[in-house]
Amino acid sequence: MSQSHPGSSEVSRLELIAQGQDFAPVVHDSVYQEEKVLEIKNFNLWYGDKQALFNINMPIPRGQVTALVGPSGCGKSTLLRCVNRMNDLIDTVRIHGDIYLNDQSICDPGVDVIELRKRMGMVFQKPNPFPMSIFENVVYPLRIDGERSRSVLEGVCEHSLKGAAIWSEVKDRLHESGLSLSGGQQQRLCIARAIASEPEVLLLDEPCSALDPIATGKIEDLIRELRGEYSILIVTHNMQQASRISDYTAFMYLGRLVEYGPTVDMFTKPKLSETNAYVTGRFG
Ligand SMILES: Nc1ncnc2c1ncn2[C@@H]1O[C@H](COP(=O)(O)OP(=O)(O)OP(=O)(O)O)[C@@H](O)[C@H]1O
Repeated sequence: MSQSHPGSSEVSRLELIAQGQDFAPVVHDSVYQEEKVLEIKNFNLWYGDKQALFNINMPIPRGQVTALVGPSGCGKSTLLRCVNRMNDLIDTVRIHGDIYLNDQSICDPGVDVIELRKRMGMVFQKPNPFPMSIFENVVYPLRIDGERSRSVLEGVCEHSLKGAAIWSEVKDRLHESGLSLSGGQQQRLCIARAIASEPEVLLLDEPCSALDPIATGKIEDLIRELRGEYSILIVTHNMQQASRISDYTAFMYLGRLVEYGPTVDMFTKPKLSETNAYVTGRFG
């Protein structure tokens, strides 16, 4: 383990986890009162022989922002990637358990993964626009679905760029390369591409980690605006960011869920001292 540890008064449960002992996470009652869009159930994952996720049980509320936080290597990105079956691309991965989208299994071998990924827009740490025009970047998901109507494509392009709060900055240069934009603009372009296929869930894997504070502020404003229309699951290292933009926060440690509750409670009156130590920066 590379992370530093909290003081001895906070260490007990985390030590038990580090020793591989079973641990019952603390999930606040209000999590269960929300309507759920996703449900992660008894979910375990191995990379080869190494177990990276241990019996994760988490409902994810619909139309809200849920932040996954925890020290480096605790499994946040692994869990996020399971939600759109990106881990299928890694040969050594083995899972046990399931994840449900609107009560339907996404792990079932019969699931059409391409269709699933259309329902789960994903945005990565580093903006990854395609080497094509801004317009073509946004309408890419429709193009691969065979959409040819210019008016449909133009309508979706404008709607998605407006939704990603970048329309006014690019509306006169739609045919310039997406790579000509600044890093923050590229990330909003990627969000526009993610919402062009009208997903139900947006998965954001540290979407601001490569951005400066001003670009970060714009993405955070955007996440707040998209809340409600989309259910958002975001991985972040930045505790201030989690407290600013999320409705719910899940604290993970060494592949296990430790505490999960409303963000305001997780940051002001968490039930576990370990959570308090982490969110206040005393370890991690
Ligand atoms: N492709 C892979 N093959 C083998 N092990 C992996 C792979 N990806 C991740 N792991 C391991 O799984 C564990 C969880 O990694 P993961 O990247 O999900 O954590 P994280 O919490 O997102 O970390 P970070 O905050 O540093 O991005 C780590 O021990 C990591 O080394």
